[in-house]
Amino acid sequence: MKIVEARVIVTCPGRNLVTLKIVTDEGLYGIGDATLNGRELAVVAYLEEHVLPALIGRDAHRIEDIWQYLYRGAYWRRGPVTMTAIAAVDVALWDIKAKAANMPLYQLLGGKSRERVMVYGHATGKDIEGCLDEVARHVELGYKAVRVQCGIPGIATTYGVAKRSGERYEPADSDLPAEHVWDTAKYLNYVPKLFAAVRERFGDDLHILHDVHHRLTPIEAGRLGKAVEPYNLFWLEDCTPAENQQSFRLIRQHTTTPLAVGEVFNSIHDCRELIQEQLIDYIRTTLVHAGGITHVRRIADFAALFQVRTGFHGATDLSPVCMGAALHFDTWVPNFGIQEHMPHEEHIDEVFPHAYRFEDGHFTPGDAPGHGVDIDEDLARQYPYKRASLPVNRLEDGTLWHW
Ligand SMILES: O=C(O)C(=O)C[C@H](O)[C@H](O)CO
Ligand SMILES: [Mg+2]
Repeated sequence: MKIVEARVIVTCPGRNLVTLKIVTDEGLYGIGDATLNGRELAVVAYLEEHVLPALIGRDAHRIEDIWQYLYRGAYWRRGPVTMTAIAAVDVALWDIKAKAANMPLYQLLGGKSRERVMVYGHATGKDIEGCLDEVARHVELGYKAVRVQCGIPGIATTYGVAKRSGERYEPADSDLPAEHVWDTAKYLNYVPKLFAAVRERFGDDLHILHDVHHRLTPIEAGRLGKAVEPYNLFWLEDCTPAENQQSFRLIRQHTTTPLAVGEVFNSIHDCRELIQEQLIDYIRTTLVHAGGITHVRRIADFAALFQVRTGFHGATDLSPVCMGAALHFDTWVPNFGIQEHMPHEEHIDEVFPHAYRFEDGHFTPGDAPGHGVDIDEDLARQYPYKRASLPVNRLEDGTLWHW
């Protein structure tokens, strides 16, 4: 089955999303997500100039060989742009293979390890009260797990908190990066009160998650993890930047709060020590940014050896194509932990009709052949690309900080 055409579709039905479509001489096609938030056109250029011309004429069934060709053959290995481009090709080819077999993708991966996939939703509020109302709304919708984030008194802006209650927050919310302000001391003094309030109102059964967005030093992360142990978090995410994987040893020495890391990783080498030394509990690296199913399967299998479970990234900047493929992966992967879920806007769902369904705090991927997500190209064309950037973060004295 030969690849006869490969094209990139950029659309902005509320936010920028990049999709790769690969067409074969048998009329089957597959699609893959190629969205790298705030750097979308870098991946488009990489695909159009360096990858797609080399795909034409290749056998669409040779997924592994094509993966190795794109990874080893580039000479310049790894990095988010390269690995997102490879992921788009890989997921589109798995979609084609599963369609050719007339099977839902999870069957090709090895079949179901579970009936449904638990997801966590996002509750955000300007303050603790506002956040609690949003947790209540999520519980009513059926969520069994909720990520909680709230504004911090004395800090004017907090990333990851919606502008109005009941709305989603948008990670890339301005043309050029907005400037946020950060104060670690204020955050550390306040945020444990949020978890105390959630436990007090919702009891012990609700799974609570929290994202620190890389803002603490390792010893501060240890302090936070220890302080929140009474509230039994499902996980504390990205508590410190993870380029230095060894820094997590220090955090582990101080707390038993489970740790999740990896949404910005793009390779097994980014998380090898974290996993091998059991410095984390959940690996968040997902299909679109880490070379697709072929590579993330290696990460998940490696993680399984050390009892590290998956907890894939699933913010709205990962398109429904990634969500659909991830849900098939989650249905199969033996060491599944949880899946992030931020609902896409209605216009996005219209552009990407999909087979996956939400019920009672869980998703099922559906039984359509392939990953079950399609793209309406005519509709996609009605929403042209619009530059949008993620914010930057500064301390009150102006120092540029992590986020
Ligand atoms: O969903 C999360 O956990 C995030 O941290 C969201 C990220 O900031 C967002 O996807 C960046 O593009
Ligand atoms: Mg995160």
